[in-house]
Amino acid sequence: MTKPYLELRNLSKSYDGRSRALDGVNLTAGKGEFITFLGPSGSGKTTTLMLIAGFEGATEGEILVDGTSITRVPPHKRGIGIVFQNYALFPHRTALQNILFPLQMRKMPKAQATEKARHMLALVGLERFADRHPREMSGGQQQRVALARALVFDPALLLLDEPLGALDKNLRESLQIEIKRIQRSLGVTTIFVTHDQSEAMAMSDRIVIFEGGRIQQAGTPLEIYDRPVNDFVARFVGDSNLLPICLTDPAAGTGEIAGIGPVRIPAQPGRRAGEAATLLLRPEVLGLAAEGAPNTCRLAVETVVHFGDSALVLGDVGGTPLRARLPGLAAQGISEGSEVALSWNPAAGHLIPAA
Ligand SMILES: Nc1ncnc2c1ncn2[C@@H]1O[C@H](COP(=O)(O)OP(=O)(O)OP(=O)(O)O)[C@@H](O)[C@H]1O
Repeated sequence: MTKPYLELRNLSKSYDGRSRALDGVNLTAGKGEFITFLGPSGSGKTTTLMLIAGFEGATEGEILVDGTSITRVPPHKRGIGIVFQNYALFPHRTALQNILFPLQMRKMPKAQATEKARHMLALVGLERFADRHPREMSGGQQQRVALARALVFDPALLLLDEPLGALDKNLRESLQIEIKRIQRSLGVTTIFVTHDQSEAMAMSDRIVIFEGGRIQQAGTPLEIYDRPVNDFVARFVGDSNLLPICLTDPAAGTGEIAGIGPVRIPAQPGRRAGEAATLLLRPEVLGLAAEGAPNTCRLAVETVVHFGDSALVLGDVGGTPLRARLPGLAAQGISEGSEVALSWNPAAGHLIPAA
């Protein structure tokens, strides 16, 4: 990664002086990066955002932007643009006046401010809505105005806290693309908080997974999906089969799974024979077994759920529950109560060390 632009150093927060809502968070973001905080409710995502914004003080640790500590700088002097889930526009100001507000606070000359605000309005696709009040606009339009207002003063950082949470699915998806386009074109370093993993996968350069006030993993969407560092991340992002495995010859890439038998896995040169671990198999890496394929098992099918383009086949292999996502056509002939042979490519299994 390039030189860090945003740095969180050992950041902790306790609201009550006893328990820690945030516990030793370290993170760096490069200039222009789009980073998403993803995690269950109460895991510390918003707390981290509030500390960066300066609305809450850190109990311990430092926050740096471009090499300078902002930990003790008041929020209005941090130069950070923020968009929350509830639009928080000024109801008695028009769209243009809302966007002008941060520039008026900064005492920018009127003509220059108006030109800048109009430019932002165009960037979010609302030129024709300049004179509308928030109540005369849809939720999606209001969020565009909020985004324009957060960006108009060229902020050092853009913080987005579930900005699409209140919108319906279609609007959400089109705004995801829109926000990403605007963020890229301005090159503004962005932190985005969401509960929605597909949103995180679609938008982020990197995803940071929070749990219990700590960062469990930070990585690109594919790293997080393909190579989760622990069971929590594997379960939280995407659908998963997590199978207990005993390594027989780690360097050669062999192991044994109860109910399935000997299997091949990616070579694990650093591990010992006899070591216990967990093998992650995403449901879509399982397919109908070809004759003589390695890593074959017989699934006693309990349930088949058809989605059209694909189907989820749920069942049991020698007492171990297993779920496979098969292409719709391949799943057509599979009936509940039957047995089906499945296999997976050894390279598609990902080994997670036992906790
Ligand atoms: N103002 C506050 N006073 C006391 N405790 C708080 C406050 N804000 C958050 N907490 C606690 O801190 C922990 C982390 O909360 P936080 O809001 O950061 O989580 P989150 O991951 O953003 O959750 P959500 O997705 O529900 O917004 C929780 O246990 C929460 O109850």
